[in-house]
Amino acid sequence: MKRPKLKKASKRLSCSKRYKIQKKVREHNRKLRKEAKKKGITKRVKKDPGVPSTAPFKEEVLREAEQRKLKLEELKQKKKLEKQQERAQKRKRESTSSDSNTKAKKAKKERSPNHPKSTGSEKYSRKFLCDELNKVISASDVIVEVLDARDPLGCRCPELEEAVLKSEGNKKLLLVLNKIDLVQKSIVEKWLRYLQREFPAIAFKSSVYLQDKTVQEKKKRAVEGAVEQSKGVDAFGSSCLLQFLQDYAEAQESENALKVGIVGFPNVGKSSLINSLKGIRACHAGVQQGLTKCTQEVHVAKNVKMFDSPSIMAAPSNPAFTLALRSLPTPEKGGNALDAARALLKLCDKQQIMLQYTVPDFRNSLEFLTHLAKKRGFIQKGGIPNTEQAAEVFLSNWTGTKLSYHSKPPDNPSLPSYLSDEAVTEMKKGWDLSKLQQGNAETIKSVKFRNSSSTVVLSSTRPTSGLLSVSEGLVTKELMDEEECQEEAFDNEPDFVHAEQPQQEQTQNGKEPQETRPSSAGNSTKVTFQPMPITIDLSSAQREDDAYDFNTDFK
Ligand SMILES: Nc1nc2c(ncn2[C@@H]2O[C@H](COP(=O)(O)OP(=O)(O)OP(=O)(O)O)[C@@H](O)[C@H]2O)c(=O)[nH]1
Repeated sequence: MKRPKLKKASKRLSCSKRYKIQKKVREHNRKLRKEAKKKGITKRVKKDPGVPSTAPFKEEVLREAEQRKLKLEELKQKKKLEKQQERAQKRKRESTSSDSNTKAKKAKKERSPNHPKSTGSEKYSRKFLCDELNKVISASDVIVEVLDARDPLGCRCPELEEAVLKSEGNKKLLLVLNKIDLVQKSIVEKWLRYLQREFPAIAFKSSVYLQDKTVQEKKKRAVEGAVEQSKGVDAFGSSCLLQFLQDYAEAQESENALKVGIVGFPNVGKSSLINSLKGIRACHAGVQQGLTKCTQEVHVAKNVKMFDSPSIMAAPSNPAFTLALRSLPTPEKGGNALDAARALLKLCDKQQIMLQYTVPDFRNSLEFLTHLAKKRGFIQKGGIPNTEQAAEVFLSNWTGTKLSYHSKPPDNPSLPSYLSDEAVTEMKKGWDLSKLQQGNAETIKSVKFRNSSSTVVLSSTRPTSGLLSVSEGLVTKELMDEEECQEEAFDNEPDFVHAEQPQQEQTQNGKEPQETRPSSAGNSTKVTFQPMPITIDLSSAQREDDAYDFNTDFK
């Protein structure tokens, strides 16, 4: 019978092989010892024999040795600390010298005439922005007022329109209904009809993925056809608007190019509109409000050049919800996100907000923001929901590009006080309006609109009064007044109201709105935004800790 194989190989060796290995090991050890001897390293560290027990002063000797050891240890620690301090000082010295270097460089840069902040904080002051806007209005032949299709009436500025109508040189005013992709088709059509009673109005959807020239050229070289994509296939209404302007320019028979000023409130898409017409990212566009600080000239066609202007500044006298949507972010307004969110929530239907943000039922804005903060993971230290951050995100959704909301045009439209029938006919003269209608119809046909289920209805809007010419002192005073007004208003208003019970009446363009505020102050519920007090009962935990007996329990 065949024997089964052993699993492990035997370690048995022939004697000759074993001796050979032993010899090799010995030789190797000898070699190592020799080398160590050469280097002066003695192999064995003499073992401390200790104090013999028979020694008469054994205890004293041991104590002395212990003290010596401690002293050495202290000395070592001291040296270590000194070294650490020295290193920290050195680092500090280095950082201060580099700081002063960068400061000097910065100061030098700021002193240079080409630097944009050369005149310090004055450069982008409110007055400067107003002056820039006025320059654009006076330099342009045609003023294009860009309106956010989600709230066109709220994006109209009566002061600007009046200034254009009163200005010399037969200036024309056009209305561009931008961001039409964020609302429903029927709403766009209604608004176009409403706006066209006063001025020529164009439906538009800007391209939001345009790249600058260098990126485009790189892509062009890399991938065939990439330019077509980046050139903004998702811009609609651009050919209609450009043709409309070119036709007007040709009709003027002027040697100079037609100058078109693009104006509007923050984030309505002024820069994006120019970029869409130009086909590249010529102007700085982004979600941040007030990105455009200076006027920028862009040639969009041979006979048409456009001016991208800084945003119109909303007057502080506007109601809180208007300021929440249309005012530029300023450091003094940074902390008002909660108030702004509250003002906006008052104009919306609670159910729609719950659906849009997928949050449970809430009683007031603070509760909503708490839900939102929890949902988005905006949690502060100690597990407190960061409602301020939630409010900022909520606001940026409304001014940005994602949230779909809409307002409805007034039921009984009438011309604003500054606009007469003659002015309307004058404004429509010289334009090929039938071509415009055709272009608008084509744009509406090709844009992918939002459906009614995914949108929020803004119950009430009104034109936003803007600042066209101000002195700095006046603005500061107005700002202070506005802050006081807002504080008073918030103190007297209930926190959250259903859209079914609108707070403000629908107003007609240009007319002063009659806000129906809650009459009785007694009904008002004052909400103070404070972190929720969380009481952690430590006493029981402490009691448990105290009850734990280490000697008996830990075994
Ligand atoms: N969905 C969508 N988003 C748009 C449209 N037009 C512009 N946007 C977005 O809106 C945001 C604001 O656009 P901008 O062109 O910077 O607006 P602006 O009016 O120049 O802004 P300011 O710099 O404040 O003057 C950007 O994030 C754009 O991508 C549009 O038609 N549809």
